[in-house]
Amino acid sequence: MLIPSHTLLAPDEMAEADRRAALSGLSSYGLMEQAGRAVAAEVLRHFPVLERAVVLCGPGNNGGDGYVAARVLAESGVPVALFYLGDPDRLKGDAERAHRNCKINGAPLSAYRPDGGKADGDVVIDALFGAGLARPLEGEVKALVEAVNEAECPVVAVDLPSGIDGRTGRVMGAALRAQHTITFMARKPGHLLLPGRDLCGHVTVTDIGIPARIVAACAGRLAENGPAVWQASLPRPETAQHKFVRGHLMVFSGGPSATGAGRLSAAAGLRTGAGLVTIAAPGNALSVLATQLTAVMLKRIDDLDGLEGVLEDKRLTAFVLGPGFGIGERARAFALALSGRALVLDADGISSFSEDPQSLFDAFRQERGEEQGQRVLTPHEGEFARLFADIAGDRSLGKVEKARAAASRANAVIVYKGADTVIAAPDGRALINANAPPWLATAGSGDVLAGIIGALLAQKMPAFEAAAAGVWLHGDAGGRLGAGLTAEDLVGAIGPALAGLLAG
Ligand SMILES: NC(=O)C1=CN([C@@H]2O[C@H](COP(=O)(O)OP(=O)(O)OC[C@H]3O[C@@H](n4cnc5c(N)ncnc54)[C@H](O)[C@@H]3O)[C@@H](O)[C@H]2O)[C@@H](O)CC1
Ligand SMILES: [K+]
Repeated sequence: MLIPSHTLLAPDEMAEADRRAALSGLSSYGLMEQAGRAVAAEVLRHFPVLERAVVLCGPGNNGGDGYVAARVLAESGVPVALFYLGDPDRLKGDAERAHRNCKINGAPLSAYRPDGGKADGDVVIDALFGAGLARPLEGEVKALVEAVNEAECPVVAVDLPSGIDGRTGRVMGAALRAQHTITFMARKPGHLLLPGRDLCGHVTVTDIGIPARIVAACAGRLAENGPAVWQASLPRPETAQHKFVRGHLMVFSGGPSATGAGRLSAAAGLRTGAGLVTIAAPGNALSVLATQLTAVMLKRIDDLDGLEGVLEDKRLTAFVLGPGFGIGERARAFALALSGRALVLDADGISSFSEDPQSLFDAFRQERGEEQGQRVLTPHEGEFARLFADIAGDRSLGKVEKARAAASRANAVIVYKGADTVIAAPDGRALINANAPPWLATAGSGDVLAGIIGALLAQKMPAFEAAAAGVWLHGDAGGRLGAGLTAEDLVGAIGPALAGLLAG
């Protein structure tokens, strides 16, 4: 049994895996030896001619890994300088044993003056804190972390760069900026969530011998977003299929001066394989839209009565409401009318509920119709705070926990957007997306994402999988284009991204 590469273990789950490994008869010191040796090997691989390895050892087992690495590096002929935090004579358990076996005379952390910024400077092995970081860095250790960053020494971090919270990816007081991070058995959420991801550099996962079945049993309901999670439910067009079988997506446009966003969503929906896509628009926007559309159809809907008439057509399989729609009573009425259908509520559709989010959640709680539960909310950070002010402001929660709490409250799948988008379902499943290039943050990008997810919903992909696949496809399309991309380019790149997936 292999550990799937999208597995993520929160620090407490990793500790549980460690505990169960020990119970199953594995030596925990043996795991530490494996970890420390792997760190030494990684250092030698990346810095084969290093002048001096500076190993910074903390007061826990992360420090223990550091003592093993220091010993192994010294045995292989590398000059090693060792600096410790706290009194090494007070180390306990495996870390005490690792320290005892390491015959290098160290010095207190305060004695270290980082020597970086040149080819023959120090390579720092950061074994101060890993999974056990419990509070913000302060005092001498904070000052040292800042000095090492300032000196631009190359840093190889053990498990996590010290100062990164493995659960949330947050910087606790200060954090080292690593070139390489070596972690064990599986990555932690903090390797993917920002700013942690940026501070980890290149991450290597090493198998130190905890059986995969134990890791799998300890892993929770969080993973990295990727095809392995949702490939099985991705709609696959078949030759004999009629276009109606591939669903009918309806996208709501704003008024005459706000049709672009809806058009982007609709175009993205068509590219993502919805059999039919219709833009619904108020009468005064029809002539503007008519000159801009070819394959996408157009339908006049002015008010709630008009919408209710259209909703009787059950061949409409999904809806996108929000892009360019305008904030206000009309958006609220439309969203509530659509709350029992497969719906992507985005942008203005979300912001319209900032005064009374509960009215939306109550509507989402009423189950009706066969598409029940197929709702996706796609807030960016500002919109998230408008709907879930208390959750957004809770400093004890990381982005994953915030998205989960929001999904549970709203009874909808939440796509909490950003460079580290988190997708969460009301039942607790959650994914962190990491394939989005920075240039994806461009005008209209969110409209394209809403259309992609809408099209997947229209093809009957379940909401959580549709949202996750949509976010991934959007990132993949962006990655194919590179710097300077526009939202229109993104629409064009959906085809190749989808083709890549279907071929895989
Ligand atoms: N879980 C596993 O299966 C394995 C874990 N290993 C290592 O063990 C590490 C976890 O070890 P621990 O749980 O001992 O935790 P750490 O070694 O990460 O840190 C805990 C120690 O740091 C202190 N501390 C926490 N925050 C501090 C702060 N802000 N300022 C000053 N002191 C602070 C704590 O009081 C405690 O003494 C992992 O990151 C990994 O490197 C490896 O040895 C291999 C096996
Ligand atoms: K570390």
